[in-house]
Amino acid sequence: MHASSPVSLWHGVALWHGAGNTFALHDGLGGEPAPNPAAVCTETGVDGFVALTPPRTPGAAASLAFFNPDGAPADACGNGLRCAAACLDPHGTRGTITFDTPAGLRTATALAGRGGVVQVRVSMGKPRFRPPPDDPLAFAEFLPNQASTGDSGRPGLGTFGPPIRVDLGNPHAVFLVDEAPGDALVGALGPALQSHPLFAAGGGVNVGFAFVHRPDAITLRVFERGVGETASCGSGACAAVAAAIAVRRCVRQVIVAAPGGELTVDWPAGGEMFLTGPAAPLPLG
Ligand SMILES: N[C@@H](CCC[C@H](N)C(=O)O)C(=O)O
Repeated sequence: MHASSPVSLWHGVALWHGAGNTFALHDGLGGEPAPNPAAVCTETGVDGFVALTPPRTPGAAASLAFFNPDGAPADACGNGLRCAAACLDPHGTRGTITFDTPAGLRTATALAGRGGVVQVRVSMGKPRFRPPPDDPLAFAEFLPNQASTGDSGRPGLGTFGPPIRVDLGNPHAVFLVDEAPGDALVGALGPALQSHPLFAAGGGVNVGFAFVHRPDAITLRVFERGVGETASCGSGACAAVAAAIAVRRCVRQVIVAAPGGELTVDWPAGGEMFLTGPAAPLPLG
């Protein structure tokens, strides 16, 4: 890596995590060819692959490409973006740097934190809200009894409405649920919806389960496209907050607690969303 950080190197890639969301980062800033993303993810067991290449935009630090463990590209990845920034600025001395990403230019600011863990704040673009799936009959098979009772009709799954579809460069479907999301809910709806034909045109969808327990606090679990459930998902955290703000359940700055740790999302009115949280090298072995 061009960074002078204590990164964990595995066959030329550095292994990082952002709030428990794990990545292999390949430094191709000098033109080095990237290894096969799916093979690296399989070997290392990480949640995604981030390729750094020379920037297209003058003044930018790098171009980033994001890949899921199945090898499919993703246009956005909040935690991968944060890890790439921490890798290039491990001591938080560069101020705000800019990245080319498939979803557009993104800024990142690393700040040295306690215990050598860097906190990174990145811009995530403006969320775009999508209409509900245009085939409610097909979709309803995942929400039995919704129309009549408002209840999932399945023991242990709780009560929730149809998902709110939010695009952060990558697609998300967010269920606002009435209790902390449990294994039964995530295990039942996550895989089914993620690969549902209604989302096939977009290459699948990331499925979030968000419990708003205070206007400034959400508990979130995400079943990611191309991965399965991850300990954290940065774009998923932004999607959950955007959805909760849209239905007036949250204020404009929210702490999102995922199994892997906490992220802060803020969305100034009319502007881009921002994602802040820790990024650190993964211990080897
Ligand atoms: N974990 C990432 C999202 C990675 C991409 C996602 N699986 C997709 O296919 O869109 C994040 O932190 O945003």
